[in-house]
Amino acid sequence: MFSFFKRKPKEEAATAPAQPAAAALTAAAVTPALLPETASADNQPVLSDTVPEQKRSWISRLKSGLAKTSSSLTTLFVGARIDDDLYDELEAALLTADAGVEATLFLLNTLKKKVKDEKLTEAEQVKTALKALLLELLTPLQKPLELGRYQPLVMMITGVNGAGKTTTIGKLAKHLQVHQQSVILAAGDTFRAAAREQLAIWGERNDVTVIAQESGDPAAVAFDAVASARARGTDVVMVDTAGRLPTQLHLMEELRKIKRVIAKGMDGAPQEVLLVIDGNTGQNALAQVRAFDDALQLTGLIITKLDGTAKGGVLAAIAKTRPVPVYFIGVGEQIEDLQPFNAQEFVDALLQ
Ligand SMILES: Nc1nc2c(ncn2[C@@H]2O[C@H](COP(=O)(O)OP(=O)(O)OP(=O)(O)O)[C@@H](O)[C@H]2O)c(=O)[nH]1
Repeated sequence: MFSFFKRKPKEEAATAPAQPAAAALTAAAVTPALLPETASADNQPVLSDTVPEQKRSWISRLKSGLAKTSSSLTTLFVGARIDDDLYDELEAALLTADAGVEATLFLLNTLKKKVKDEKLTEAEQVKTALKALLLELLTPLQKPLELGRYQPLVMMITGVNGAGKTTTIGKLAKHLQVHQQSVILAAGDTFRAAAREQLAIWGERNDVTVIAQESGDPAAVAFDAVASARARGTDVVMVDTAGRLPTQLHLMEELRKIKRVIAKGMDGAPQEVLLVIDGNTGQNALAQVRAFDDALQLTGLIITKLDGTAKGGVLAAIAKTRPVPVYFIGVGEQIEDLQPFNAQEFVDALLQ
């Protein structure tokens, strides 16, 4: 079971501001697939007939995104004998899939022990055992983003250039609208005037307020957005930030400043500090997680572009070395291509 967003208790939700008309825009297209399969205490029942079809389509996109890794992992078990050659090939396949040395060795050693302890004799059994191990490794990364805990919930979105921050913010804003959440965006990418304008146009089209300034101080933009959200009773503030490399220390310091200034506008905010990672960056993704987490104490990750040449193993590397929850994964440019991370679905796609 997974939950896109956990909802507020009903009484609180009733006091939330009215939602812009555009919220209906994509509801039919995305809502059912994103909601929990069974409702928890404070969730509303959400299943509809369209769920299985939409879910299937998401799973097939995820599978085709991870097809390369999946085929290299799966084929090595076909008709194989359980010997050193099999383990060597598996080691190479995991490393090629970006799982990194630490997670690869962990998986191999644990697998060998399991094969011995459980006296497995068939390659297919070893594959099943590997699948179970991967699931165990990745499950701690699965965590839904909860809404309604704060008013507003302030999310700061960070990442290197081109990781997919702005696109992801757009997709998330639409999902939030569908879930009756009002949204304000802070155009904190003040380096590129074009980025600010792009977000402003996007906001206008989608009935999302965008706070932007020409002054060029992203911290001030973020502060204004939080103040505005508090005054209007807006549910969620998303603060976009300019892309930067972890090695650009002054720019990393700027992120820390944005975070501090947001906290001046609201105690405890930002409650979510997210890093957007391009799934194609391989082991460099791990370095990004480490650096941004050290600087900002990340609360979550969003991994995009798992539809390209991405290999997917980087999630295992993250799980083993810096297990920051993965809230969402993206497999394309459409809104419904961004979905909550579900370890079981992911492992099923990785080892078919
Ligand atoms: N294939 C694919 N493309 C994606 C995905 N997510 C984002 N993109 C594309 O990646 C490109 C960069 O996305 P942006 O949202 O502009 O990235 P950014 O992190 O805001 O970039 P900067 O503003 O330069 O820091 C765009 O062309 C997006 O359409 C995805 O999941 N799959």
